[in-house]
Parts: sequence; structure tokens; C-alpha cells
Amino acid sequence: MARGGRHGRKGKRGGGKMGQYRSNTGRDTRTDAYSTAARENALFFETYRGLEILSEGELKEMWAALKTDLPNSFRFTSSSQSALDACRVLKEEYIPAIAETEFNGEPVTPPQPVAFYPDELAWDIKIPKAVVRKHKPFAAFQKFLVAETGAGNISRQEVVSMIPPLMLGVKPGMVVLDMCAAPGSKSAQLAEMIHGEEEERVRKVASGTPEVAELAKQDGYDDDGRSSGLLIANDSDYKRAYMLTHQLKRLNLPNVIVTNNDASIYPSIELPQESGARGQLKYDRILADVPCSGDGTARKNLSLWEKWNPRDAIGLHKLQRRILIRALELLKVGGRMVYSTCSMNPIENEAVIASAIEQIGGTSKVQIVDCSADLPLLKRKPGLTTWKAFDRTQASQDTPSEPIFFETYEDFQNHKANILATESNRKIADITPEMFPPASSGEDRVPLERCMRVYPHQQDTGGFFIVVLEKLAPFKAAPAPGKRAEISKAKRALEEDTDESSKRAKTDTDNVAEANGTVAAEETPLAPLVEVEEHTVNDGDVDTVPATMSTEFDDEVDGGIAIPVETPEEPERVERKRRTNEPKAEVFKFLDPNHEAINEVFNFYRIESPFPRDRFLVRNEDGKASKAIYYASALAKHILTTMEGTTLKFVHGGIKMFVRHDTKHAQSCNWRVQTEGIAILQPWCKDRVVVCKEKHIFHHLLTDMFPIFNKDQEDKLGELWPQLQELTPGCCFLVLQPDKSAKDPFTSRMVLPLWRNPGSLNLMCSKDDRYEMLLRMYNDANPAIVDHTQRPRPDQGKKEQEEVVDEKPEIKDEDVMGIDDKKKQSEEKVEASTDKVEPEPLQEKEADAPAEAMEVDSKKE
Ligand SMILES: C[S@@+](CC[C@H](N)C(=O)[O-])C[C@H]1O[C@@H](n2cnc3c(N)ncnc32)[C@H](O)[C@@H]1O
Repeated sequence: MARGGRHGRKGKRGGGKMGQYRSNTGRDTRTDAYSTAARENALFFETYRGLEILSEGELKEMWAALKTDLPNSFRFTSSSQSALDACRVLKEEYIPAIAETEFNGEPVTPPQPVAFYPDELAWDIKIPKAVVRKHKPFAAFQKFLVAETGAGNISRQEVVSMIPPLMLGVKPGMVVLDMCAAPGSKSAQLAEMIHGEEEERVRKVASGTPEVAELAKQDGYDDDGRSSGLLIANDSDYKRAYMLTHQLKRLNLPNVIVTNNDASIYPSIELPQESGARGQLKYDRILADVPCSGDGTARKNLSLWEKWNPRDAIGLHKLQRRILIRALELLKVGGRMVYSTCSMNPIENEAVIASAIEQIGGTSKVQIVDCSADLPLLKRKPGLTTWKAFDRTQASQDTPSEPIFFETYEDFQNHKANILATESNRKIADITPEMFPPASSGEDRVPLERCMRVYPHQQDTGGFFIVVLEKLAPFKAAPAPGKRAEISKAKRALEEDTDESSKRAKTDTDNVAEANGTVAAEETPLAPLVEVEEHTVNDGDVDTVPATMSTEFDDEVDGGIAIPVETPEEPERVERKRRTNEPKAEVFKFLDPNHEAINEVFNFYRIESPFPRDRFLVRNEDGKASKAIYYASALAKHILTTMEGTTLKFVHGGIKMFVRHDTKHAQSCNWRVQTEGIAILQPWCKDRVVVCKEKHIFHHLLTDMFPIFNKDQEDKLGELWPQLQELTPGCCFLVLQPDKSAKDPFTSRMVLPLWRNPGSLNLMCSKDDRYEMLLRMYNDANPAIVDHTQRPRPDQGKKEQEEVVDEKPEIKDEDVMGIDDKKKQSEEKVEASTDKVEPEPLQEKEADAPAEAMEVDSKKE
């Protein structure tokens, strides 16, 4: 596990990616007390008033809501049984306790389930974050939140940010792309949906009768009970892509890949087709939660009050449209995508949707899905069908802070001409015709009212824009509007063919078009006249990957202005230039199914067929099984191998299933199992399974590290004693089995790795995981954990003591970290999981090192 952290962080001063969180004086504003920051910005307010998208009364309500603290909210991991247990603990223990407490003499409102979120899995805390952190009665609750977040059972996530994944309707078996995914709260939601009830299905297939097995293979679980789906989560900012990895790794899913590419030119993935012909991967679902000006996040991103500027949206519109068009190209016919922003500005929202639909050939190619019946308890407003474009550039320089509105593009052109006539060097916004409402009507009309707008005052959240699009037919995107005008001009010039300069114009234009594809480059014909101010929103920075990928189209092609585009026969092997400090590309080398290490683990744990032998990989250049063996799903394996060395840049893929542990016991195995992959592996293992049904026995294993294993401990170990006596030394699976006939039964099933030494035992999990389980399962907030290898044992002979310590397996970083480190890390993850809060970048050392090296480093620490 990579260690992020505040320690050793080399934060940038001033602008850069952190720019949006700095005040004009360069101070980081993220930790400012909510109450001390001024929440006023006349330009921001007057712009929204002048836009007339809300009545005067509602505008005031929205403004008042924007000025208050954002409630804290979190979500339980839907795919994990221990998360569902944690949710029950919240309801049965913490909520009643909080309901009894008071703050400043008033009763406290306990956390409430988010009304629109299914199964009461999302919760809202109306008590301000600062109060929860500092007020004593909430200390236990805070501890619970931190422990469960660290364990991957809870994700802190803003309520509005939970909407796009819910609207996508992802199911197990689906192939999903999250194009702008960091820091990853929505990706985590999507990954959980793909995972579904995989663990239960796997158990049925592995143990059941043929009928049960058949049943368990259906509904997307057709990989012997495992979900055959895949999530590719991408972000163009490589540091944020590593933060994304951090967030997703907590879920322990083998069908997740993280990439680091520019979404607007996201590479196509080659797939072998059954017929033997080549095909390209098309996605069932795509999320384009694009970089935006983020004015819906003003309740938590306080620097917005200081910096809000209409140019941020204007500067991002084209990138947003390019990302959306690329998403639609990559979508399956019949597939659905969500385009979303945390901005309320129509230029980043409805204008992007309308112009993109026009560019790809209209509503016969893609439709806006009517979602009015979905999530009925979500309060929302329809998308805008008419709006004005706006800027702050007044004709006179004396009134620079007042917004100026344009009903039509001609209005804007006149305004610009007036200004430039007197002051040719004034900076004017790059407003383009696509930023205005579409003129189409009748059958071609784009039903923009089907888009969804969520305003902060409606249900005490941030602001958000969401639209669900369904691809109806393959299309060939027309060139971007500016490019189209340029090409027409060049074509006219060619037709006239009067002088040399027109020929040059044609040649230049075609060269640019060929090099960039239809959507890779856009310049309006007006561009040379207009200078755009640098906008402050850095999420919109485009990755500087050269536009070498062609934007290939679906097999059937129609209409549009065709620009010669070369569709590559196979993925291009283009060496992508590494930026300074950028880590080397991660490596994924799959092992031969008959590799010695694979044979060893299959024999030792008696892993039964049909558990696949050909999906194991290592993460080093040599392809040697030296430290860890990972496992990836079938599709993940295909993509990691076929796209190796192409422009698709991988950051993460696969889960760690076995870790090397050299043992001197001849009958043992040199590979121990890891918790990451244990739930899908164990049901296929017919050996080395130890079942525990009594909670008090497990408590002993949690509080004692390396408890002695001898006859004197027989009573303490109860049902485990005879089972463990039968086992040769080495790793085994400890299955916690709910059984009503037990005195003290478990509420749900869980599997953990256990190490059986000749003279001791050890549960193979970190101290922090022990603390989390003690809190969740035994409500024990301050347990004492004893490490018996650190204690003198007068009752043992020298040889016995040596045996205990000698076989103490190496546990990697998660075990090496102390509770304080892990707590800090969990708190950082909590921050990172919210939408617009810039996560702490990984330490440079980590960012530079491949995954395995990171672990070694952190262990040395
Ligand atoms: C609004 S944030 C996404 C939040 C994320 N979906 C979540 O739920 O945590 C936008 C992200 O887009 C990334 N980004 C900016 N330009 C991009 C591009 N051209 N391609 C891909 N990602 C981009 C930024 O680095 C940023 O992480």
C-alpha cells in the first residue's frame, strides 16, 4: 500500500495544480475556519442574478445556502459485508448515543440517511465538521468514521457527487470507463456496483450443486460466479491518478484498472473478436465528470469566493466538449453515459451537451434520457433551454466587475468589435457560437430540459449538473466548429485555385487535420484576434500527450464533414515522453499457468479447477515471482497485455493475492495469502481452511499477536485447537462462520489469513485492522493489543521461543505502520474522497517508485 501523507509532502507554492486552493497572496485556504472566510463576491452573485435561471426568491435562498458550511456526508461500501455490518453498528449504537447528546445546550441531530440514496447506505451529518472533530461526545463516532474509512467500509463523499454513478445504472458484468476520475469517490461507487454480490456468487459456484452453480453464473457473474465486468478509471494528472489508485485499492477488486491519459483523446483498446477479426472495446457505461469551474462547490472550496470568474467556464467549454465527444465515440450503441459537472454555469453544461450532440450528427445519434422517474426523492430542476452567455469585460475599463450578458453571438461580436475599435489590445473572452442555446427545432430539437440541475438550497448540498445520454447509432463526429469554418475557407480557396497562397492554406489545413483528428485541435477563426486570460481552474489543464491517437469511429460511418483520419490497424506503440518527476510506467507481467510458484500455491492450498491459473502476474520488469503475486480479471489481463507499450498509460491493475514468505518447513509453502484477494480465492481452496464460530475465540486472536500455540492454550483456542493441530506449519484461511447454534455467533461471514507456526499463531492483519474489527465487532474502542514476540516467556524453552520468533512472517507497510500513522492516512483519505478538495499528493519518493519498491521503502521506515 502506498503511503501518502502530510509528512514529507513537497507542496507547491502559488499556482500549479493547487492554485485553486490558494488565496491571491498564495496562502493555502483549505484549512481556513469556515466562519472566518468572507463569502461575498458581487460578480458571482450578479452573474447568477442576471442569468435569470432562478426566481429572485430562490436565488436568495441559493445564495444563503452557498454561504453556509456544507454538511459532512459519507457512504458505506455497498459490495462489502463488513461495510454493511458497520452500517448496522452505526444505526444500533452510534445514532442512539448521539441522539442523547447536546451541543451548546441544544439537542444534537444525529446523522440522517440521505433520502434519495438506496438502502440507507449514504448518510448526512448536519453537525459541522469542525464540531464533530473538536467536541468530546463525538470522539467515539469520529473514531468509528476514521477506522471504517481506513478499512474501506466507508467513503466520505459529498451527497451531490453520489448522483452521477446512481444515474448510470451500472450492473455486474458491465464494462465501465470513468474518464476524469480522481480523487475517485465516484469511481469507488462504480467499482462497487460492478462487484455486486460477487463474493456470495463465488461461494455458491464453488460449493453448490449444478443448479445453484448455473444460477450463480447469471446476471453478469458469468466468470464462475465472479463479475465479468471491468472499471477503467482514468485521470490525466498523474499525481491525482496515484491518489485515485489509493482510493480504489481499498476495495480489493481484481477488475479495476487505473490509467493516466488525456480523456479527450483516450486511446481505443483492441479486442480479439470471436471471428478472429479485430474489434475495439466499446463501453457499456461511461462517466465524464469533467474538469469544471466548480462554482457549485463554493460551500467547501472557499477560495472560489475570492476568485470566481466567468472566464474559467469559457476557458473549459471546449475541453469539456472534446471529452464528451470522445466518450460518445467510445460508448457502445445502446450504452449510456453521464456527463456531469459541479458547476451551475450553462456554458459548461447545457451548451456543451447541445453543441456536442450537434457535432456528432444530432438526436438520431444520441438521446438525452428522461430520468424524471429515477431517484424520486432527489430534488432537482430541469436543464435550461435558453440562457445568455456572459463575461465581465465592460466597454469601459472603469466597471470591470460587473457582468455583461449576450443574448446572441452577434451581440457578443458587436460588443467585441466596439471594444477593439478603441482599444485593440484589450483582453476579451473567447466566447464562441456553441456557447449559446441551439437554434434547432422540430425533430432536431435537443430536449435539454431532461438534463438535471441540483441547486444548493434544494436539499442542503453543493450544486451539480447531471445528464444521462444514450447512444442510438454509430456516428462520425464533424470537425469541431472552429475547425469546420477553417476547412470550408481552405476548400473555397482551393476551388478558386487562383493563387499560390490558397494552395498553401489547403495544405496547411489538411496537415493539421490529419495530425490532430477531428476533435484533437480547435482554434476558432477569431482566435488570432482574441486573447484569453489565463483561467485559474487547474483541473482543466490538458495532459500534453501528443495527439498521435487518431479518433477512430464506429464501423458504420455516415454524414458529416470528413477529414482524412487514419484509423490505426493496431494500437500505436508510441513512446510517450515522460515528464520530469513522473514515475516510470508501471509493469504488469503475467506468469505462465505452469510457473513453479503457481504450481506451489495450487498444490499447497489445493485450489480447485476452474479457478483460473492464467491470470496471475508480477509487477517487475524481469517477470520473476520474487515478492508478490497479483491476480487480475480476464478482461483486465487482456487489456494490460495487449495495450502494453502503447499510449495507454497504466497506473494500477490487479490485486495482491500471495506474498513471498520463505519458510524452513519442508511441507509448507513459500507463499502466504493476502487479504486483498482472499474472498474470491478461498471458496475454491479445499485445504488449509480453519472455521471459527465463536466470537470470543476470535477476540483472542485479535488482541494477541503471536499467541502461544500449545496444549495450555487449548481452552482459549476452543474449536480452533483440533483444527490447527492437524495443520502443518504455514498459512491458512480463518473462516468466521455465522452459526446460530454458537454461544456467541458472528453476524456475517469473513475470511482472514492466519499463520500457523509450530509454537504460535498469528492473524495476518495490521494492528489498525485489528483495532477496526475490535471496534466494529466488539464495540471495544480502547483495546490493548499484545505482541507476544516482544515479551519474555519464562515458561518456554529457548528452542520454543526461537520457533515463535523465527517464523514471524514479514508483514508489509500496513503492518509496519503504527496506529497514529494509519489514522493520519485515513484522515487524509477522508479529505481526498471529497470532490473538489485537492488530495495530498503522494510523497515524491512514492511517486517515483514502482509499487513494490514503495513497500520496501515504507518497511525500512
Ligand atoms: C471534477 S474532477 C473529478 C472528480 C472525480 N470524478 C471524483 O468523483 O472524485 C475532474 C478531474 O479531471 C481531471 N482532468 C482534467 N483534465 C483532464 C483531461 N483532459 N483528461 C482526463 N482527466 C482530466 C482532473 O485532474 C480532475 O481530477
